[in-house]
Amino acid sequence: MDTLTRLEHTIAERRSADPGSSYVAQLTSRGVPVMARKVGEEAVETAVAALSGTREDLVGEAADVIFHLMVLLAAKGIPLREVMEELDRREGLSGLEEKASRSE
Ligand SMILES: N=c1c2ncn([C@@H]3O[C@H](COP(=O)(O)OP(=O)(O)OP(=O)(O)O)[C@@H](O)[C@H]3O)c2ncn1[C@@H]1O[C@H](COP(=O)(O)O)[C@@H](O)[C@H]1O
Repeated sequence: MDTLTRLEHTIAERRSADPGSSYVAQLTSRGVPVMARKVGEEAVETAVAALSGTREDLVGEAADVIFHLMVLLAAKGIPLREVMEELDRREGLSGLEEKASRSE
């Protein structure tokens, strides 16, 4: 099982845990608006790290944004698979665009 799939399973399990001992449960109890705000904050921190932080800062912030995005997707009932399928679809589209431009 890959890292993101494992994390998705952990998040699904921890959503119903005690908010006193689980950050995922705490976010779940605070609701989608807080999760959405966290995704926004972590995305901004990722951008700042890319512009003026160290490589280590950027890796840490990128992990934070992915984690908080996955908590938000879980709360909205969207499986990671659906996002991957959208990325796969775009990969297919970009292949078609490349092929079209090569044949011009
Ligand atoms: N990947 C993470 C992860 N990344 C960051 N964090 C927590 O996210 C919080 C973010 O800190 P911030 O400084 O941004 O937020 P804050 O200001 O402390 O709090 P807010 O009021 O803004 O929420 C910290 O408490 C981190 O511990 C995470 N907490 C959990 N996970 C994963 O989720 C799993 C389940 O965690 P629990 O639900 O805690 O069991 C863990 O095993 C990990 O794999």
